[in-house]
Amino acid sequence: MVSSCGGESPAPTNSFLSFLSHSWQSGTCDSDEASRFLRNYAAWELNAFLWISLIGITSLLTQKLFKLFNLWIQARRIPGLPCPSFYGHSSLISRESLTDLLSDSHRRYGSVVKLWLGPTQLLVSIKDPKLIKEMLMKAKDKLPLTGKAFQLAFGQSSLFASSFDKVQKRRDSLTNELNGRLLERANVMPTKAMDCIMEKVQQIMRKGSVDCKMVSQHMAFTMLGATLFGDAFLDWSKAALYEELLMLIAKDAFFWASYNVTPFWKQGFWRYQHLCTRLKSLTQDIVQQCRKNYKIFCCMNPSSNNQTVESGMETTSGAPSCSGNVVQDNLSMQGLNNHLHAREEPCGNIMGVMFHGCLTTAGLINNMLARLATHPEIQDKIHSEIMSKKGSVKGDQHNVDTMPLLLATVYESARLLQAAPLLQRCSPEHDLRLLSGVIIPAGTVLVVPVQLVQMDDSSWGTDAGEFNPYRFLSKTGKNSDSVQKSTLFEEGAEELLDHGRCSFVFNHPDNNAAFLPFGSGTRACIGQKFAIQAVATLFASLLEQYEVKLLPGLETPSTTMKNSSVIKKFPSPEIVFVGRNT
Ligand code: HEM
Repeated sequence: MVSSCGGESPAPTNSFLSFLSHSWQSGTCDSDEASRFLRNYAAWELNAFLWISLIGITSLLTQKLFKLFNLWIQARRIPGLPCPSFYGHSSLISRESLTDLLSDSHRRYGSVVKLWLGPTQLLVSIKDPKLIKEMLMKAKDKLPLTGKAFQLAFGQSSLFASSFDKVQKRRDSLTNELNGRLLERANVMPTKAMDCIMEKVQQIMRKGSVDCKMVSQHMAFTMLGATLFGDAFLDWSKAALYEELLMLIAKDAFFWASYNVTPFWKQGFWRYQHLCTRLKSLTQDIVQQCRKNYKIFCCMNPSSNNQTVESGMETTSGAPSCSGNVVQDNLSMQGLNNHLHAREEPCGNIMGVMFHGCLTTAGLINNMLARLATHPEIQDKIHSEIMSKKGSVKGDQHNVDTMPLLLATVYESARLLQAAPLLQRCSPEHDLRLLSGVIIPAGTVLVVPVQLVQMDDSSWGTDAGEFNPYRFLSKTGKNSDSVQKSTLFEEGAEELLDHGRCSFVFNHPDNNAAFLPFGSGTRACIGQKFAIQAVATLFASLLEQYEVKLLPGLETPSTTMKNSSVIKKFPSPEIVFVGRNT
């Protein structure tokens, strides 16, 4: 082919490089031909790009369509309410009614039921304890909403992300720290934190009464703050502000996370972000104080020796480490603090643990205070137990492991918590096959209606809705070596105990698949042991000195909380503390 400038046309490879080299070799380059070539070249590149995009998008859509068909086909085998419309049950579901809707659905269709939230969104609820246990072991990822709420409020966190891969490492190390060194140390709860709480109770006594929820929140905050940051937290002038900010953030965290697109255009969102930023700078402040305190403490402690500090914390170079119980406590706190204060997410984990730990522990303390105030007979028996085991101490605190009725009361209060109505998981990529033959298709939202499971007669007996700590106890006759299997409440245990004819054995609910206040499986709560021990220790000290009563004249809240198998809101009563020696 001859070109207009007398030379041969560019090589048919259409390659830009070969064109350039051809032009350079011939030394003649007509500007028309060059621009035509460039136009052709651009058109060719564009076509190639469009084809590749088209193929990519088509294969992506085909995959999605395939998944959707798989979802629709597999879902047909799962029983559940028929869909009222193409858009599913969404319009029927409000926050309050979801558990009622699931309760009704489980009654009619069995232990695994489906609900269509929309044409492409399937929710499957599981109520059978064995299936729940299996599902919670196999499905390792959580729904993105929780992770998003934590990320929006506190930044990156490797503890509360939805993907298991992201949290696994930090989960394991923190679990070791909490369940190992923290629980083995002399005092489960820092002694000074306990003193602060008792001081607060004295103040309340002088004032008269207090809202149960408020005082529980303060107790949980003091306990957890002192555990994470050490005694520096208790002297910190900004602690009250920190508590207030944490509670303000708690009110809105899930609301802002529920937007599919973060609502940058809303003023309320920026106000919320401002609160989060203030919380972060306060967290940095207390972390600094805590480190400074540690350094000063180590340098000042006369009983220190020259061992190297093991926990990997920042110490002044060559600073002597310390010995003794107090120091052991301090080391644990520093270790914990360092675990949470990782370089890649400087405050996200600390704030996340403070947030989750305070809210949940406060819920447990609140529930236990309210239940004891309405069950003075159980309170009296716990008091007798505490007094009879007074010699059994751990550090300078009560050894709650020797107090089965107290432990049983903490577990029973946890069982009747209203805080976590649903556990949630998802399996985005793979179908989940359960041993019973049920196949849950990929992309389904999996939920466990915790309240329904914990109020189920078949797991807990006919008094499942009642507050009965004795369900976690079984008896050992005084002359009997073996533990008798029958549970105390089945045999009028309270009478047996009153007459001192037998002693208690606490049956740990760990093996009970229907006990779910801390979740279960691969993503279960890692703070369970610590929370139970700390709350039990707190109540051992509290009930030794005080009686918890409802404010005189206040109507006793109904003890029966069962209504269509759902725990109805247990009101937060006004309570008083009455000194035992007055
Ligand atoms: C009474 C107190 C507490 C209750 C009732 C509670 C309850 C829960 C529940 C229900 C979950 C979700 C479990 C699941 O989905 O299977 C959870 C997760 C978690 N809890 Fe707690 N919790 C408490 C205290 C604490 C404390 C004190 C800490 C830490 C010091 C803690 C750390 C965590 C962490 C890190 C997770 C996330 C685990 C994950 O997503 O892999 N919790 N907790």
